Amino acid sequence: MSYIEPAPIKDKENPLESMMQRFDKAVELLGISEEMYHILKVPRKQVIVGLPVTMDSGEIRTFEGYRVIHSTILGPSKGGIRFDPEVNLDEVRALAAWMTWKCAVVDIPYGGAKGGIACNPREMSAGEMERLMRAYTTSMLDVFGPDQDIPAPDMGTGPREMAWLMDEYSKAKGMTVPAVVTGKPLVLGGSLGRTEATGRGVMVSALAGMEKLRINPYRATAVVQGFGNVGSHAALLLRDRGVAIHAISDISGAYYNDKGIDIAAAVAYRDNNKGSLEGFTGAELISGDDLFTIPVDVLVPAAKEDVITRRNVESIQAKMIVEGANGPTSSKADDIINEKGIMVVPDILANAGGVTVSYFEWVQNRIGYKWTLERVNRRTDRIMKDSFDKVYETSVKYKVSLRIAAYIVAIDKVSSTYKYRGGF
Ligand SMILES: NC(=O)C1=CN([C@@H]2O[C@H](COP(=O)(O)OP(=O)(O)OC[C@H]3O[C@@H](n4cnc5c(N)ncnc54)[C@H](O)[C@@H]3O)[C@@H](O)[C@H]2O)C=CC1
Ligand SMILES: O=C(O)CCC(=O)C(=O)O
Repeated sequence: MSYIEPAPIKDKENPLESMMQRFDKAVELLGISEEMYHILKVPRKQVIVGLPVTMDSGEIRTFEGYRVIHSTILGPSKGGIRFDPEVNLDEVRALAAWMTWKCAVVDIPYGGAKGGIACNPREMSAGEMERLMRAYTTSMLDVFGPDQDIPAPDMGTGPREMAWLMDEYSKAKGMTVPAVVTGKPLVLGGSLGRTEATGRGVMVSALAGMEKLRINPYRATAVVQGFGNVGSHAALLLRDRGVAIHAISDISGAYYNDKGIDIAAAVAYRDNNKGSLEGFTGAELISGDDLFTIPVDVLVPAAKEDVITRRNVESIQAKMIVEGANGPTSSKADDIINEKGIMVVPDILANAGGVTVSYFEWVQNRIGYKWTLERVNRRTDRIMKDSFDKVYETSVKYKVSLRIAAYIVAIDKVSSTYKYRGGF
């Protein structure tokens, strides 16, 4: 028997602190009461479970899993499940709060949650992943529910894992419950457009930002860090709008081509290479750190949190950062970015396309009707563009960055909902 210790919280800029610093700034500008401050700060529920799983070798390993429900004031809580070796409670708490703010920014009727398991999916077989996901679901039967808490994919998970979750939950409840989870395969009630939705929202946000900076997409250049679900779809969709992608990266390294990378070829290569870009020949291999220093119009961090920090922020030469990942910029880098005049479209706005289409998936499951891709995309684009405009107007009104403006929009919505509901 062995026990997989969750990763210690490293001596790095903690995502929970980064989230709280932006929250505090926005709260100060909005002027909410101290009571409301604490209501919004403290998560509603935090669940930690031990998950013993039989590995293919016959060994039983115990993993630690988390689900944090930050808020349910706007509706059932919503948020993905992350499989990654670095998952820990502080990270999940930050990610859960970001979900609350994100759903409020795009005005969908959900609260925020997030889940995670400290494990390394790159070293696990499909069978081991399945047993782990089923064990996690069983432990969360009282937490999950279509009117309660609705998970979805995040780093290291996708439609396959969501199918196992739906099946395990449905078996336990004695009926098929598609609306308990989103990001499912299409045949199980998944929505058209969900797989590419987060990347699509990144593309819409990038174009809206470029318009403000008067950058012509057909002459624009970009680099994308992370070539999983979010990064690869953002790259494909930006390329479709005329943007030349000069570099991409994943955990294997970064790949640079100043003539523009053939993104479709990179996706095909990755899909035939166990999900990795390792050995991709359509570009020069550079270090992951060098990707941030390339002079381009748009930098899209789409891998994980705290990749733009005080350590590397000075060397960034992009005119705009569009945050596909959650929390890619530490709060300590914010001031330098603002001084450098770089526009940042923040995570809680830029990557909200995913949860928006998750909401559409849940709506379709509940009404028992499937929307066309055209309808899903049209509504997503509208919500993303309207949300960008609202955040932009708020940033002008309060004379703050788009990030602080997005927090102001979100906190204002959640706190006024509390005031109307009352009952403390
Ligand atoms: N999947 C979704 O719908 C949503 C995801 N997000 C966020 O977007 C980010 C990425 O999520 P997904 O694309 O779903 O994950 P994924 O697991 O599909 O892809 C992650 C990618 O990042 C790469 N990566 C990991 N560490 C890296 C490093 N140090 N340097 C360069 N690349 C690295 C991986 O190799 C992989 O290509 C996460 O922060 C997630 O929370 C946000 C909103 C929705
Ligand atoms: O699609 C969802 O419900 C949530 C996606 C997610 O985890 C995120 O936006 O960070």
